[in-house]
Amino acid sequence: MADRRGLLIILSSPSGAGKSTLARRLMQWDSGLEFSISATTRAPRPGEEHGREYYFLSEDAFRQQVADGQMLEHAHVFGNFYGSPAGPVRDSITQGRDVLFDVDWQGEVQIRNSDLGKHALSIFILPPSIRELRRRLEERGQDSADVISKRMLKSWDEISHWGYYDYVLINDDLDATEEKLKTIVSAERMRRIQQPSLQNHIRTLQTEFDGLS
Ligand SMILES: Nc1nc2c(ncn2[C@@H]2O[C@H](COP(=O)(O)OP(=O)(O)O)[C@@H](O)[C@H]2O)c(=O)[nH]1
Ligand SMILES: Nc1ncnc2c1ncn2[C@@H]1O[C@H](COP(=O)(O)OP(=O)(O)O)[C@@H](O)[C@H]1O
Repeated sequence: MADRRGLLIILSSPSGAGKSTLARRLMQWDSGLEFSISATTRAPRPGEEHGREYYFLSEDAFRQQVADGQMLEHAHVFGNFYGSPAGPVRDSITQGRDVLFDVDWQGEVQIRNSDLGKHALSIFILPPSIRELRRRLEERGQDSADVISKRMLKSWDEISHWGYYDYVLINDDLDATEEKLKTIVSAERMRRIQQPSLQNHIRTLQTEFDGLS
């Protein structure tokens, strides 16, 4: 059996604060991390591939998967449906592999309230300012002015749920935020090493200690 069960590492932020960038960096840091590829009804952005960033589904196909109980969580965000397929997450966690999620606050709440909730580690990413948030969305250059306005209007709704998270980071300097994220993940992994393996070690230490006298 794996030394510990996998962690469900959940990143959320208002659109444009940098969670996809940070998620990519975490994946590069630890190739053992599994990224939970969400299903969505939104159209692919230039460069996005079905099965890599998202599974791009029609609304009918999405609803069918929800009805069949295939989603660990799902939500309606910015006029589209998004959801995390449950199967790969359950496989990973059983095998002791950590899974990384990029989901909104509704996804975080549903995962935390699911039967896998005790494995959740959630981190909220804040932008340094609202002005910088808009600058990043514009600089990313992947959404129309209309889509950017919609996301800016919804940013406070997302930010207002920061208190639901285990950790909150302000993504000002990207390298510094990445380091903090890695520190959180490393510490939480150590904290959750399964008790049986620790208890075996403590018993061994006790036997050795008793043998001292
Ligand atoms: N609940 C939930 N939210 C998701 C899921 N996948 C993505 N999201 C969220 O949907 C929002 C929009 O994502 P996206 O269209 O990729 O835009 P971006 O965040 O601006 O890159 C973000 O807040 C994502 O975190 C999912 O599977 N479930
Ligand atoms: N700390 C940062 N400083 C400056 N630009 C950043 C920082 N973090 C991310 N970005 C840039 O901001 C834009 C939005 O980041 P992205 O990761 O796509 O956000 P999200 O996934 O939260 O919508 C991208 O162009 C990204 O390169």
